Amino acid sequence: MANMIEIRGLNKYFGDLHVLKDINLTVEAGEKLVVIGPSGSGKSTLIRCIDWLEEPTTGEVLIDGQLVTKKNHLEMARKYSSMVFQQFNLYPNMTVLGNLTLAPIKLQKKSKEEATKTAMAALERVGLAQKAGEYPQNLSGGQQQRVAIARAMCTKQPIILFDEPTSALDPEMIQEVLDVMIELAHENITMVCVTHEMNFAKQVADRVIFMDDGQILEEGTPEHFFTNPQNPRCQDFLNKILH
Ligand SMILES: Nc1ncnc2c1ncn2[C@@H]1O[C@H](COP(=O)(O)OP(=O)(O)OP(=O)(O)O)[C@@H](O)[C@H]1O
Repeated sequence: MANMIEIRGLNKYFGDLHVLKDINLTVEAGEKLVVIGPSGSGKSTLIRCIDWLEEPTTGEVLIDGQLVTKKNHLEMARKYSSMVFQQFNLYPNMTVLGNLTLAPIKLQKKSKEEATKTAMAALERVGLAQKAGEYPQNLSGGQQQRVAIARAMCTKQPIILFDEPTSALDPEMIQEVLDVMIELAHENITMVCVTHEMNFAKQVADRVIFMDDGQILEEGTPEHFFTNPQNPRCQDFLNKILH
């Protein structure tokens, strides 16, 4: 399988704070990667560096074999990756349908008809076709996040990055969002998910990585990762979160 994402010697500083420490990581095309770790360990920063929402301080990010640079990062992100955020980040003054068709029409130059057709198909898949004309504020958190995922599906980019997509949700809404993500995982897209949902990781991940203090300390298939982690900090973290 070809590498869809390749990260080489990535370091990120915020001022004096060294948040990512020489990260090397490859993600294959179509792979489902789950990133776990304690708060502040650098998980969000790592996935934000993939699409240059954060600019790496040093090191390289390659997407589909092409180096992402200061010059091409917007174009690369537009072509390759969308992000699902913890706080949904829907445009409040646009309907659900407007949120879904905006990027395809404005950035990808799709016709309104085509964008609408794609958007309605995506809404159908997340079970929200009947909400196309609603404004985000009239939806529950779970519904808003399902809209945000549908929005990521509409642009048909090969990579979707998820930054703790269920962390802002009430407990009863978490599963409805996870179900949409589980369904999406059957597709040949590359998914990188920062999450604390270990059952999701077990069910969906091809590989799980554990980060602490800006480093990847453990990685493996869910079978290996959850039953036989070698790194003591990863063992402690799993003990806390699983028991
Ligand atoms: N824009 C920023 N400016 C300054 N410091 C930042 C910025 N973004 C993140 N940090 C700091 O970088 C460190 C890593 O943050 P990051 O959000 O990547 O961690 P995380 O593992 O995703 O944590 P959480 O699970 O709490 O979201 C933290 O100490 C955080 O305070």
